[in-house]
Amino acid sequence: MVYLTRVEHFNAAHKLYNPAWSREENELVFGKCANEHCHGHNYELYVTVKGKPDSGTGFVMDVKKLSTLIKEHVTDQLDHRNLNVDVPFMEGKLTSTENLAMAIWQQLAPQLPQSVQLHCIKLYETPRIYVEYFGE
Ligand SMILES: Nc1nc2c(c(=O)[nH]1)N=C([C@H](O)[C@H](O)COP(=O)(O)OP(=O)(O)OP(=O)(O)O)CN2
Repeated sequence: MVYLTRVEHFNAAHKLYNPAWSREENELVFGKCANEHCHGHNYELYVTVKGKPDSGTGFVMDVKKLSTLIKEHVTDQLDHRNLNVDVPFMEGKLTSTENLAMAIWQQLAPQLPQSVQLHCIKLYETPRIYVEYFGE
């Protein structure tokens, strides 16, 4: 099995805010990340698929096609958006890096060719904070 990774990026705004809680509770739990006017991140997205290289191309899959799928189904919907209000696939979800990584998996997995499997969504929220999701 060979693992192939494509890196993409997007910029987005969000706030960490649980609507079931009061503003005070949100500020207690999430601190400055609960600021009602939101804040922004330069997200770095690592998408890893796994499969066997094709005998004709030597590719697990064409990484340019993987990039196009990521852009079409994920990053075009996130880039320069507010994750709390603009993104249908994040509706009703808290916009933590964990939840965003899982939602990206749900968006992308059904779009991949049958010859590969999605292995990992690795999402950097900042250079010091990242999540890895393996689909379970
Ligand atoms: N488990 C999680 N914890 C936190 C998340 C998250 O998604 N999952 N997110 C945040 C905030 O979104 C916050 O904005 C993080 O940014 P920041 O404080 O700037 O992060 P850094 O630690 O990289 O910055 P420093 O300047 O080093 O503090 C918080 N927690």
